[in-house]
Amino acid sequence: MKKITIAIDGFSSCGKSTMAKDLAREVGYIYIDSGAMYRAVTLYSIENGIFDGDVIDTERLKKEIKDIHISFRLNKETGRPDTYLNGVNVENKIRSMEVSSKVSPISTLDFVREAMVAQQQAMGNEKGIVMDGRDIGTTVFPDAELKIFVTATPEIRAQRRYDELKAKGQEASFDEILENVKQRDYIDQNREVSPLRKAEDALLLDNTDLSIEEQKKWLFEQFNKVSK
Ligand SMILES: Nc1ncnc2c1ncn2[C@@H]1O[C@H](COP(=O)(O)OP(=O)(O)O)[C@@H](O)[C@H]1O
Ligand SMILES: Nc1ccn([C@@H]2O[C@H](COP(=O)(O)OP(=O)(O)O)[C@@H](O)[C@H]2O)c(=O)n1
Repeated sequence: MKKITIAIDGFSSCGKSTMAKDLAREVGYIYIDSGAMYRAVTLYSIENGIFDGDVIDTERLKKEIKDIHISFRLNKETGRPDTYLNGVNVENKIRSMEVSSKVSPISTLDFVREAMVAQQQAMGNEKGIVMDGRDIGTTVFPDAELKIFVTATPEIRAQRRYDELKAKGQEASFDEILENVKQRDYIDQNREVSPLRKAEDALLLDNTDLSIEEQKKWLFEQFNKVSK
């Protein structure tokens, strides 16, 4: 079976990484969560005083972007990759509401995107990769053999994220999450560089009424059609 590249894009919190991780694990592909990379840059910016409230010191971040090293290592307990920022495991920290509320403005910056896209393309140059994000099918891997664009209603997406945070024992407010999901969708769709949009050749999946199992089955079917 030939190795292919799989790009999964779409709106915030709709289940992209859940299905991408499951597929990658079962077919032995590398899985890369590109959103985790933008979240890691955001965490670095918060921890290093690059934010003054909501204002970003872009000149400083531009100078320091070369010092931000992001990598992924398999967590043997969860069987899934954890995100490392300059050698430190930040998997939990990058999922906080503070990072969620600041990540989309960071992701509008052209020099941040340039640095992340270069790393993502290098990770995928041997194919056999599933990457999820916002611009994977349009910018990172425009030649990907399988492109999926996922969507669901904002309320369902916020509920899924809320349930996830609650299950982890984290404080969460449904209204705050819904607001964040809508705000990020707006910024992601309206930024100048690589805005979130469906690639023309991407398959659309609205998973509002699908279970995790159903969407996984659907994705496997698409994979089997293309990778023969
Ligand atoms: N079809 C689904 N039905 C219910 N919950 C789902 C579904 N797909 C994913 N989830 C859950 O929704 C949350 C967000 O999914 P995730 O894969 O992190 O989304 P994304 O990568 O698009 O942000 C997770 O807690 C996940 O377990
Ligand atoms: N390829 C990507 C991936 C994420 N992002 C940005 O990073 C944010 C967080 O991405 P994510 O995939 O972790 O978001 P969730 O949907 O998982 O909450 C998005 O809202 C985008 O602003 C991006 O600009 N390009």
